[in-house]
Amino acid sequence: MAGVTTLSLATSVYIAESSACIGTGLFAVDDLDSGQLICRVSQPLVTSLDAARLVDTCSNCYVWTEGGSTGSRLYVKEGTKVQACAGCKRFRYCSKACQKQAWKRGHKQECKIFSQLGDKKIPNIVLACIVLLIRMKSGVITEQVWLPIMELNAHIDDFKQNGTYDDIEKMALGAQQLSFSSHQLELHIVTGLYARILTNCLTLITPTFDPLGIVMDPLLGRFNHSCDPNAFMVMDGPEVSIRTLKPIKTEEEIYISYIDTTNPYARRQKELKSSWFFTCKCSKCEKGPIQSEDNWAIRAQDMSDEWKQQADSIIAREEYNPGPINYVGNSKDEERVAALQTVVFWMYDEEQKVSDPAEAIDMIKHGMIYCIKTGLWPLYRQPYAALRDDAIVNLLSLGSYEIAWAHCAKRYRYIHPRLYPQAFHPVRVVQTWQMAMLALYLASTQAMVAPQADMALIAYMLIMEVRDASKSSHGEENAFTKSVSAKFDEMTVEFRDKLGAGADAALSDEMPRQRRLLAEMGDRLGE
Ligand SMILES: C[S@@+](CC[C@H](N)C(=O)[O-])C[C@H]1O[C@@H](n2cnc3c(N)ncnc32)[C@H](O)[C@@H]1O
Repeated sequence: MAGVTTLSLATSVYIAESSACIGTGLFAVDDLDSGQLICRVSQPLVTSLDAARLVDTCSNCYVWTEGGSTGSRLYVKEGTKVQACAGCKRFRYCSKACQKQAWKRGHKQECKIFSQLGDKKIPNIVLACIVLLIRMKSGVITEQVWLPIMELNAHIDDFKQNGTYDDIEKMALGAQQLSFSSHQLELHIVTGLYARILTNCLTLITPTFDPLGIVMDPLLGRFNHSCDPNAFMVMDGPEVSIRTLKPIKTEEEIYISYIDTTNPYARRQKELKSSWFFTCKCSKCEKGPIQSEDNWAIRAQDMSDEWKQQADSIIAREEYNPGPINYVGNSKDEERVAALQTVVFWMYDEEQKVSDPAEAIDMIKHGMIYCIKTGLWPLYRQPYAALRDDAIVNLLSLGSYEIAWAHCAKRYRYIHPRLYPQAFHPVRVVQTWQMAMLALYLASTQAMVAPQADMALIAYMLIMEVRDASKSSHGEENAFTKSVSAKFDEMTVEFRDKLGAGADAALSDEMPRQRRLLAEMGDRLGE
């Protein structure tokens, strides 16, 4: 599919009323196996970068020139830089070719208007709204494209009910004024457009899931949500691919997930209700809070007296309000567990706002200590697992590679199989890749990570695993898959050069032992 998407271009899916969800959904035209491509949108209708990414990301191919941990973004060419458009100075491009493409696609109509806005900070949804309004006004977007956008649910009554409609109208007014479109479109239409972008857009991500901005497209905005999805999205620049997580039958509805489905039931429900205005009745939610995400390591009544007292002192605080999001049960002990959970999720939210890695690590440690000392949290229960993910990122920023490695090994052994059972689950694949890159780095430093551990071979085994899984998670054509394969081939050559003729047999002989050592490293941190 090239150029602007119109719904008629997608031949592997069709739109129909959803029996399980509000409005319409997308359904499979054919039987599909797991790990297969369902459909691909090569150029979504509009993509808008976060303000922080406008300065270091190409506004055409979305290559992010900064960020990401060392070596984990091999798919970005070394030395890639972006340069601002000489006209508007707002959008940047990594090459003349990218600038030309963006110009042809619509920047030609937008550049002058954006140049008048100077360096005014514009939120990404307002920016997307402005771009759509200018393109509509100048005829770049035809009726044929405009109508499917306006068919999407705007949830105006829901916004009125939750008290945010006035804010939405204000943002829409801003977009209307900044795009000089008040003569063409009345405010209520622009407000409807803004509301539609807000509830139907997706996060623009790199192939390794770094968030860059938003994507709005009438086809992509049709996928409904399930906490037990049968599909997922991966991106590669502006290209969005929808792939199967499970086999899908002809005429079956395709579901992606809008949220982190590893969270407990009450949290998922609250998030979906407040951002998308529905009560999820997916196959998982239908069963209630009895799934693996809701497990505690011990029963509430078996918590130690010390922690029961600690929970009572939290409950006694004037500002304490666990809300339905932390509901655990009605007994006194379950209320105590809810209080502790409230605190740990609060710590998690707070550490995420901190930009200094050392400060973040302190807060993460505090949160993890709660999870460990209460004895309540299994390794995979949130936000314990998410705190560990953030610990790894921050430890890497601080250069604490060996501790980061120990956390990676634990996550790999105990958390991945539980939270992401499919070996090709995209989150599992990307995290394993980052772990492989860390192993490679540790191999280069000759660090003694564990007696007899051969970090180069461990890295090679992990890369092999990612190479196989990424064909299903990202697809053979994705830049990530290609760079993983290239890295694997490069290492194969290096091993053969080093070990000579019997290299392949020697590596195969040694791998089971290194696999055992890797598993043991998952136990070295205690909890
Ligand atoms: C991105 S849109 C999906 C397309 C939408 N069904 C439509 O007809 O335009 C998101 C909206 O779809 C509905 N929706 C998505 N998943 C749902 C689900 N699991 N149950 C009920 N409604 C759902 C909600 O109204 C939500 O705000």
